[in-house]
Amino acid sequence: GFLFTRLIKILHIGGPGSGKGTQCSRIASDFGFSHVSAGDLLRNEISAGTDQGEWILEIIREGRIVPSEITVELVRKAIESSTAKRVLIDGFPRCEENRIAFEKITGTEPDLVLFFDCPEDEMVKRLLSRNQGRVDDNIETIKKRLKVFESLNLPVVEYYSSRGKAHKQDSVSRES
Ligand SMILES: Nc1ncnc2c1ncn2[C@@H]1O[C@H](COP(=O)(O)OP(=O)(O)O)[C@@H](O)[C@H]1O
Ligand SMILES: O=c1ccn([C@@H]2O[C@H](COP(=O)(O)OP(=O)(O)O)[C@@H](O)[C@H]2O)c(=O)[nH]1
Repeated sequence: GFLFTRLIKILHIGGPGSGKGTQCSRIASDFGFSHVSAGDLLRNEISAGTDQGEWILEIIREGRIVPSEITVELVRKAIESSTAKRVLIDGFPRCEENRIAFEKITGTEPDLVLFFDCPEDEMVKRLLSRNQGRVDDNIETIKKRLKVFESLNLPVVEYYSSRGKAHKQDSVSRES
């Protein structure tokens, strides 16, 4: 509780390939935020080769959302082990259930939510040319991720909009 109330927390939400990771890295280095990417934390688990990692790999391969118990813990630990007073959380929460679980464990709401708005065809184009060897950057999985984003992640943005916390940004033409 106490640690999280003291921190400035910004969430960065956007569709797959909208450019969250790219912008978050820049914001983090320009403004001294620690950058916590939920997807990177999950991929670290996969690289560690544990049973849990194998299970996470299957979920990511199918474009589904990893259960809150796992991501909330990974995100919480990453925040607790960082020394920065400001944290930028990239690609989380992914659904209302994630959001509720995270707010419950931290006892706080984010200070600000950035929503990266990007047309679907642009996201698909970017994902197909990302070239990071990701198991989920193929057209079948991309279609599933886009559906999951629309049905489960957008409601989180709507929730924060209704609380006056979400700020929409155009994520096209920001490459500079
Ligand atoms: N503004 C932009 N214009 C064109 N390409 C971009 C832009 N931002 C990011 N990209 C590229 O698109 C791909 C997806 O970006 P990334 O930051 O990994 O997205 P996300 O974290 O939202 O999945 C990457 O290959 C990245 O280099
Ligand atoms: O909080 C999270 C973040 C990511 N993921 C999984 O990790 C994948 C990749 O997410 P990431 O944010 O790394 O990339 P993006 O989909 O935005 O390109 C998602 O499709 C999900 O399967 C998840 O389950 N929960």
